[in-house]
Amino acid sequence: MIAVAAKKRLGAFDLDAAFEAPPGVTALFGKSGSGKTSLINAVAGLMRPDAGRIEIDGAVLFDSSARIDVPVHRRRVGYVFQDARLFPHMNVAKNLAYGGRHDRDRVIDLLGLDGLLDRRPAALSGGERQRVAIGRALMSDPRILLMDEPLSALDAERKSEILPWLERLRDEAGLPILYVSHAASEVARLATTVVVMEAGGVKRAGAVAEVLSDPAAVGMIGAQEAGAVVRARIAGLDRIDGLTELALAGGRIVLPGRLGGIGTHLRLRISAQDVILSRDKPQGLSALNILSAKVTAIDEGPEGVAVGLLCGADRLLARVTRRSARALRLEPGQQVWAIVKASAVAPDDVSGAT
Ligand SMILES: Nc1ncnc2c1ncn2[C@@H]1O[C@H](COP(=O)(O)OP(=O)(O)OP(=O)(O)O)[C@@H](O)[C@H]1O
Repeated sequence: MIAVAAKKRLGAFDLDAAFEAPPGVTALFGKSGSGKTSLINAVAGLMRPDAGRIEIDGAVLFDSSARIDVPVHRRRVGYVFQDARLFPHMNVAKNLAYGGRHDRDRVIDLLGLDGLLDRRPAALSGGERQRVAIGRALMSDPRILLMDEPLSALDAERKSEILPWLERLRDEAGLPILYVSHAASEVARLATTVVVMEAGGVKRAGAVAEVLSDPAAVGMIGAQEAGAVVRARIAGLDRIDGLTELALAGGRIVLPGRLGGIGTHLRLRISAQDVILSRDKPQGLSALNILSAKVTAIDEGPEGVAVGLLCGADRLLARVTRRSARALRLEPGQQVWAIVKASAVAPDDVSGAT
């Protein structure tokens, strides 16, 4: 359990943010300048709040009213920056040892660093460097891992390469991770909890599936980036056409590509702009990817209308134009049909379920 509350005046900028989060990855999400880095710096002890309280798994690191301010080196926080910041003249083994010796073998195994130990940072890819930086942080035996946009300096290919390692870290390392990002796809894939920041404050905080499927959050996340996260199970594979059939709570959808073995559970991001709505059951289309849904909420923004849907127990999000919203006469409680575009899901939007 993490509980963070921090107030700080930084020049003309006012940070006044508070949130609580259960175990797992907590994503601090928001536009540039919203205060994400300032907030994790407060957790790290690199920035001293004017007032506030920071508690990680029962350990109070800062409490202005009780005059507690644990010094940085005693906070036991691991910090991973955008750039790996490894020592260029040391090989990976020495870079790791600089962090500490805690659980060395397990950390090497967890991050797949075994084959890299003799190499210097210059001979590593950007993704490998970040894995070493994470390993170095873990070897200091931190109580929390702080990651400030750890993928933002990587190209798309390196990002795809490192994402499964971050999932493994989330699922196996057993420590809370505070993860700064302004990419909704990363948040959808990795986060357990999302804290949406705007102008120094917390606009919204909650479970990832809840926040990302909320039409009212679309304006904060960005219309292009908005999309719900659902859990799915692989129910069938079409080897000839290279398709995967997924069972969601509210029906079945078929997606291109082989997404895993039958029975595998996945976490899947379905972009709002890839969900089409219809009042009547579509005719002439195959029954695939058509889900019966109930409208739960509608939010009209400058870029169109966001519609929250309940399909079985899954929450989906659709984006329609104002004109379609009028034509569909959308209102909460209404039954509609949600059509998920079969080509919609990018490879990085699929991951192991947690
Ligand atoms: N020491 C400081 N003095 C004055 N202003 C500051 C100071 N530190 C940060 N700020 C301002 O506070 C605001 C929030 O900065 P912060 O780096 O926390 O945002 P962010 O959400 O992490 O942004 P980014 O995604 O660009 O890293 C910015 O407007 C920044 O200029």
